[in-house]
Amino acid sequence: MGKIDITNLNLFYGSFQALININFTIKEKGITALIGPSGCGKSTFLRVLNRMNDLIPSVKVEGQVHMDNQDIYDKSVDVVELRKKVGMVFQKPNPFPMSIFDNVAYGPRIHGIKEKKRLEEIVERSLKLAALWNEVKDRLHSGALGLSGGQQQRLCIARVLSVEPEVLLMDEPTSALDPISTLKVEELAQELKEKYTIVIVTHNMQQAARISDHTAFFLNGEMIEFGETDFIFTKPRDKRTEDYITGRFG
Ligand SMILES: Nc1ncnc2c1ncn2[C@@H]1O[C@H](COP(=O)(O)OP(=O)(O)OP(=O)(O)O)[C@@H](O)[C@H]1O
Repeated sequence: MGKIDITNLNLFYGSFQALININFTIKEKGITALIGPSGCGKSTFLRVLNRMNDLIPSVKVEGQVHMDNQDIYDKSVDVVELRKKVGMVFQKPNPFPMSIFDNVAYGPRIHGIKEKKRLEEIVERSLKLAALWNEVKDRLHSGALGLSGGQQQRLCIARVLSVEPEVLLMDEPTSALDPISTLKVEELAQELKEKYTIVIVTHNMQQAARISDHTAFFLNGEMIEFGETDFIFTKPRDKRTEDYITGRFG
């Protein structure tokens, strides 16, 4: 049993099948990278894990996704609680147009925390976890949109961490960032993986090889190969994986 067990997962957008019979297990803690050419279903798969696809009317999901032994598609599941447990960071940093403090306090406030001192503690802890505290501690009440792109992305990570998730989904979190900010976010992911289960979509093969423990290769809606990252990048079993990682397509 892993943190997340995916069994016979199929996903349809109307009559188009975007995910085809996916089976694999994501272990607790560590980083799992999802790689594959554009349009192969990586983001769709990521959104399955916190039921973000529920927001798209034509979507139909079949199969099971168990997290901590509970089927997250069961009718009894509270989706708001699920999304607290499974946080998501997107490609483009998307801070709210409010102060740095209020961005991080937003989630805890929604979940009922009102006491100022408690919120201050949460904001400090989350910004420290996101390796942003030192850069912003003197300007917590300035607008978040005044931060650099890389700082904004780490703020978005702090915002997710503020509600104490267990799983972090990252959809190409560095593709809009410069190389130095990318490195910072990669280093941060390396630290966070000790405490959190991280699933990251990346187009950057070097990034997958650098930071992930496990890699899943997707192609045309199928998960072709899954295994330890070192293995996938040195001795892939499937010819299609080899062709992709050696740059023959994609
Ligand atoms: N809301 C939607 N409605 C209909 N089809 C969709 C929708 N979202 C994605 N698709 C289709 O599902 C397939 C998988 O898309 P998805 O975005 O998951 O791929 P991806 O591997 O993440 O691609 P990229 O690397 O370009 O982000 C594509 O054919 C895409 O056109």
